[in-house]
Amino acid sequence: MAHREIGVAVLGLGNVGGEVVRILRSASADFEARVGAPLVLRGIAVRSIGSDRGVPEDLLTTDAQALVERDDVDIVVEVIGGIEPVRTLILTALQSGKSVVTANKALLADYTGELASAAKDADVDLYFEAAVAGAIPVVRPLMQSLAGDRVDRVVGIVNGTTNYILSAMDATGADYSDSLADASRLGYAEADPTADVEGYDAAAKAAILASLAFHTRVTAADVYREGISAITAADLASARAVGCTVKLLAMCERVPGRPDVADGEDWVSARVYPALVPLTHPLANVDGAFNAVVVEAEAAGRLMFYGQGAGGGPTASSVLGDLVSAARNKVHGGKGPDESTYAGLRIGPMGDTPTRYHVFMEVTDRVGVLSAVAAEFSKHDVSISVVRQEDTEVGASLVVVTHMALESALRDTVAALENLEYVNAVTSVLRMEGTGE
Ligand SMILES: NC(=O)C1=CN([C@@H]2O[C@H](COP(=O)(O)OP(=O)(O)OC[C@H]3O[C@@H](n4cnc5c(N)ncnc54)[C@H](O)[C@@H]3O)[C@@H](O)[C@H]2O)C=CC1
Ligand SMILES: N[C@@H](CC=O)C(=O)O
Ligand code: NA
Repeated sequence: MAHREIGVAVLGLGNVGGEVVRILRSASADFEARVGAPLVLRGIAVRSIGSDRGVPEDLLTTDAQALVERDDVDIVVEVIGGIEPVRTLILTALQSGKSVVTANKALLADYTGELASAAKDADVDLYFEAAVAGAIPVVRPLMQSLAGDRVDRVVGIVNGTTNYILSAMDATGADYSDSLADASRLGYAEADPTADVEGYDAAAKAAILASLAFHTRVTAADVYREGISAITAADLASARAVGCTVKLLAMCERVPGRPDVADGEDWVSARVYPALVPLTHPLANVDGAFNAVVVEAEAAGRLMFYGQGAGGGPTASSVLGDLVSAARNKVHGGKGPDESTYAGLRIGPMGDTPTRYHVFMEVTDRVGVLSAVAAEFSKHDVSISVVRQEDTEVGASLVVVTHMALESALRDTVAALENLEYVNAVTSVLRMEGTGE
């Protein structure tokens, strides 16, 4: 028996919305066959109607609120971005019984609780596969495929823009600003690319990943964050010299509780920063706007998800996958999983997180400088793994790579190094990941 039409509203007709609408309109027969009912585009909310957007003008409206409230809209696809008016539009949709598909990680990182509970109350779907790592299916695997396992770690390259910039700087010596401009032109960057280069976008994604992985509400404010705007060609060269490259990593870990500390329970560490990654590590070879997410789970072991993390087409693929799921539920009954936060693990501070440091210093080339530097590391209980010294025109550059130590101990060590007589400057401090030591 033919089912009624499923009405779809799309909010936003930019990089992602443009591709969503193009594919939806060009493959309508396939969508109908996959869903079991026709998906009918009721309208597209845009900021202004004017330039030729390649869609019939009667589909366009500047009144997103009215579109969302239409009785013949069953599913709202939000690809505008940002917090307001989008949060209100999504809440309106959910509260009036419409399912929502969104790519908006900035919104989800702070408001998943509110949105998910509105979806639950109205017995409708809130899907957001596109919000993390573009085309790569990672939200659904964490929420559903791994729901029977215990996830211990999620580490990934989850921002296409910064990965594009770092790859270009490393491979060809490309300029930082030129590479950022290219990433914007190619549709990878956020409307304000500060979100990309300062790590806010990756932190929002880390919050979403950590929430799903550990059944715990994690928001953007819980994620320690550093961006890539201070990374220089010298950092990349120095990384190469120790067999590494630099990647902006999002790391979400279940850290085992220590019986002698606090409540002794496992806790969550969620963090984003540029880190040295050994060239032999699979994440080192993820280049351009590609993303990859490595998940470690108790029974499954290590899984790696890889693909295009940004761009209109790849992101539209995830949005449309969610749209089909939401539409199937409307047609056949059923509902996607609700938010799961039952574990409620504590989110720990960065200072308690074990990491490794790569410290780059300009020193005066004198007898005793090396032993003075080594003594500071040892005083703070930080063990050294590699030391590399090179003469420069004005003295020497010294690179020290540590073994694993508490972040707080590493910070104290660097502060002490800065006060040493023969250390002229600590020019960069990067963490090192992916070695397991
Ligand atoms: N571009 C990408 O690679 C990815 C983007 N996303 C997310 O998808 C969303 C959209 O991203 P893009 O398409 O790249 O952004 P975009 O900036 O290209 O498109 C957003 C569109 O929304 C329009 N808009 C703004 N306010 C509006 C309003 N009140 N009513 C109607 N339209 C309005 C803008 O004019 C613009 O055309 C964002 O949440 C972004 O974070 C997620 C994954 C990847
Ligand atoms: N700006 C984001 C877009 C996808 O989420 C990125 O560069 O990854
Ligand atoms: Na995804």
